[in-house]
Amino acid sequence: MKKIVLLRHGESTWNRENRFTGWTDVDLTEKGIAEADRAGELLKKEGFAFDKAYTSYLKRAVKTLDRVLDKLDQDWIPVEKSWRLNEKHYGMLQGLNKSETAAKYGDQQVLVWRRSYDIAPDPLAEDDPRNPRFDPRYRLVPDGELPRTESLKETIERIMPYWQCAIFPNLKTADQLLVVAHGNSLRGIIKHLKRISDDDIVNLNLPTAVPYVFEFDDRLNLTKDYFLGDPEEIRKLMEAVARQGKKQQ
Ligand SMILES: O=C(O)[C@H](O)COP(=O)(O)O
Repeated sequence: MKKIVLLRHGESTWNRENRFTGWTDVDLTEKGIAEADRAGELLKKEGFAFDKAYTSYLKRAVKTLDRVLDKLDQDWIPVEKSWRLNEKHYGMLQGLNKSETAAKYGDQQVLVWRRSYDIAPDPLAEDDPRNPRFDPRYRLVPDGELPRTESLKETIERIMPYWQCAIFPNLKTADQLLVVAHGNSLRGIIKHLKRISDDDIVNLNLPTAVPYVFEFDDRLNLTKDYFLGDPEEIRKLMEAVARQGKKQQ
């Protein structure tokens, strides 16, 4: 049986401060490192042995992957990084506190910015120093492909060429692949794999560092998907992620 494990990075400094992060390259917190270690230990306990791993250009994902591979004692496996696995670009919202933004614009508007399928926050200005066109790590990416903001739809459109050409076809020869990325880039992949509708994807909130396993038959049809861990604890973590975008009572 073939498996792909999707893993959101551990808690970042801006997760802790409840700020919109997107393409901002913030580090893991101590709690985030512990979460990554725990995910690695869980995968080890379940006997996972990955053929290859993929991650984004953002250190919260890269460092989570490193911790997981260390716990698995599989540091040696090939790892491929792609900007296409980066988080959804949160445009002008990047850096703002999520509950303060909800207090200003309303919970519903923040839900639309965070979870709707095809509505994007306002874009970064062309001369904004945070514009990815100024970041040397993206110098080989054609400017027309670098976002200034993104909806989930646009995030999926930039992930899919990489998913379809680089990640998924590897499952023909590999048995187990690991993808460590971000809340919304993974929501995009999950929407594609499970054929979740544009309306229903609003309700999916991914907790940090909880392994999500997808099983495939030999013809690479999806047969089963499940989170590793205690279902009640995972449900509470998902609810907490949803609450991050609400104004404080
Ligand atoms: O970019 C961010 O702020 C987080 O990675 C995901 O945030 P969200 O849960 O608000 O979409």
